[in-house]
Amino acid sequence: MKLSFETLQKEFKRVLVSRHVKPDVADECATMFAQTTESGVYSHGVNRFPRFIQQLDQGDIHPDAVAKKILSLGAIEQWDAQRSIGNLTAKKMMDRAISLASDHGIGLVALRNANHWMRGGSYGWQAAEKGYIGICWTNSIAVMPPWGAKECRIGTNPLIVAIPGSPITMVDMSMSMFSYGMLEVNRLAGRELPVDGGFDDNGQLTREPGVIEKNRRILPMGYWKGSGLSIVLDMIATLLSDGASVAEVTEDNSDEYGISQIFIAIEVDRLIDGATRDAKLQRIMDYVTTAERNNPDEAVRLPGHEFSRLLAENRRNGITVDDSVWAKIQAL
Ligand SMILES: NC(=O)C1=CN([C@@H]2O[C@H](COP(=O)(O)OP(=O)(O)OC[C@H]3O[C@@H](n4cnc5c(N)ncnc54)[C@H](OP(=O)(O)O)[C@@H]3O)[C@@H](O)[C@H]2O)C=CC1
Ligand SMILES: O=C(O)C(=O)C(=O)[C@H](O)[C@@H](O)CO
Repeated sequence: MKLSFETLQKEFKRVLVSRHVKPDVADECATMFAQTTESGVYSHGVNRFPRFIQQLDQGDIHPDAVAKKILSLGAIEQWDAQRSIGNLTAKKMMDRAISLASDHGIGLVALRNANHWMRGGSYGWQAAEKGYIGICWTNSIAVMPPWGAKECRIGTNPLIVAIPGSPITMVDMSMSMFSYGMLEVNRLAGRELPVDGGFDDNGQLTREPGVIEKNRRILPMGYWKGSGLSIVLDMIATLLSDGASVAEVTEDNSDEYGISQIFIAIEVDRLIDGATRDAKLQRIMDYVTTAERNNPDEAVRLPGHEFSRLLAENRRNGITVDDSVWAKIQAL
C-alpha cells in the first residue's frame, strides 16, 4: 500500500502517546521514523517501529530520560544516554559533535548507555547537510558469528561515513553483508538475496533471507574483513564511551540496550577552498561513474546518491509500506 508522510507520522505518534511518551517527544520521534521511511530506508523506519515499541514496553528504553555530559576534553566529549530514545539522542549527539567541530575543526562524542538509533545514515547525513564530514558507528548485541565461527559473538555495528557535496556521498553499512533489516525487506518481498548472505544449517552459503534470520549465521561483509572491522569498532566505542561492549550487552543485558556509539564531525572548509573542494569531488565522482559498465543497463553509482530521487518519488507517489507491517502497527 502507499501512505503519506503525514499518515505515517500521525500513526507513529498515536502509538507513542498511547505508551505515555510526552507529546512533544512523541512528535519528534514519530517524525524521525517517518523521515527515515520517506527517505527509502524502510528496514529501519516503518518496518522496525513494532520492535521499537516492544523495547519501550519492556522498559529497555526510558522515554523521559535525557543524555548527560560526563566529561569534556576539548574536541572530545563523553556522554551517558541514560537509555533515552535512540534516534532522538543520536541526533542530539551529532549536533554536539558538529558544534565541537565548529570550534576545534573536529568534534567527537562518545555515548554510552544508548539505545538503537535505527538508520545510522540519518546522523551522517545531518552532518554533511551542514557542510561537515560525518562519521559515526554503534555497537549492538551479538548477532553475527566472527569469521570461522558458527555462534554469534560480534555485532552488526554499522559504520557511516558522509561527505558534504552536491550530492552528498554517504556509505551507511552494517558489518554484515546484509543487515537483519534488509534480510526482512527481501523476505517480505519474496526475493532471494542478490548475493550470498550467510550459511544454512549445513554450513553452505545461502541466499535465503529467512534461513539466515532464523539461524543467525549471517556473513560478515568482506568475510574476515567485516568481522575484524566489527570487532575494532566495538573496541573503540566501548573504550571512548567507557560503556558496554558487544560481549557485555549480550551477556549482561536481557536484550539490545545500553549500547555504545561514536559521533564524529570534521570541518572541511577551513582546510580547502570551496571551488577546489567542488572540483576535486566532481573529478572523483566522474572518474568512478564513467567506468565501463559490467551490465550496460545498470549505471555505476556512488553510495547515497539515490536518496534525493527516492525522497522526491515518495513525496510525489506516496510511501510504499508492507501490508502486514502496517496491520501490526495499527494493532499496537
Ligand atoms: N545496530 C544498528 O544500528 C544497525 C543499523 N543498521 C542500519 O540498517 C540500514 C541498512 O544497512 P545495510 O543493510 O548494511 O545497507 P545496504 O547493504 O543496503 O547498503 C550499504 C551501503 O552500500 C551502498 N550501496 C548499495 N548498493 C550499491 C551500489 N550498487 N553502488 C554503490 N553503493 C551501493 C549503499 O548506498 P545507498 O544507501 O545509496 O544504497 C550503502 O551506503 C542502515 O541505515 C544501517 O545504519 C544496520 C545494521 C545494524
Ligand atoms: O541488523 C539490523 O538490521 C539491526 O538493526 C540490528 O540492530 C541488529 O543487527 C539486530 O538487533 C537485529 O536483530
